[in-house]
Amino acid sequence: MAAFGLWPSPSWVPRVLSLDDHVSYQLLSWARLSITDVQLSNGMVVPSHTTAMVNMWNITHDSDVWKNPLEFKRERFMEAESGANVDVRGGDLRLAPFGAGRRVCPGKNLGLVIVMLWVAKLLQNFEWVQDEIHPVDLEEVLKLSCEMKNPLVVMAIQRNVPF
Ligand code: HEM
Repeated sequence: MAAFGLWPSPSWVPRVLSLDDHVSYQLLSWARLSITDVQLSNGMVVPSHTTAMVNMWNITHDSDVWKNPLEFKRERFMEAESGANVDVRGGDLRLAPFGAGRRVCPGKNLGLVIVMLWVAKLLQNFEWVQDEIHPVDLEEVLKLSCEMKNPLVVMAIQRNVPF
């Protein structure tokens, strides 16, 4: 299956998960079903009819790929700050929020512009002030997706511009 061949590091090679693997702590992202036996470069064979899931959490927290992966650091994506130039549309498996390959999300461009528009509108129309009692806490918890462990509490003060 093509998706296996694309994974660049042996530590990401899929394996059979057991209950001891604490799967709930790992974000298993998009899935693929092998339609034939697939021989991996490390000698493992993925049998036909295996559902394999990409462990996107592991990839995005791999220190071989990302410098200080546990740090919240927006500059890591800015070329001007010597950050990585990542194609999030599926062309770069270091970060593939929309999946990759022939089943990549067909709504990815719509998703990207809508999220950018929402964020821009929220910043344009409100000043965001953190709550002194509940300061911003970037600790994460993995549920269906990666969520804030402690929900964000902020004051949104309307700016003097039409929404
Ligand atoms: C930020 C927004 C979005 C994210 C993060 C996202 C993420 C994803 C991911 C990870 C997949 C699985 C891809 C794969 O298996 O390789 C997917 C599939 C899909 N997405 Fe999205 N998506 C988003 C927005 C949208 C929008 C706006 C639409 C439609 C208007 C959409 C429609 C679909 C469809 C139909 C599939 C299934 C594609 C297939 O299996 O062939 N998505 N999406």
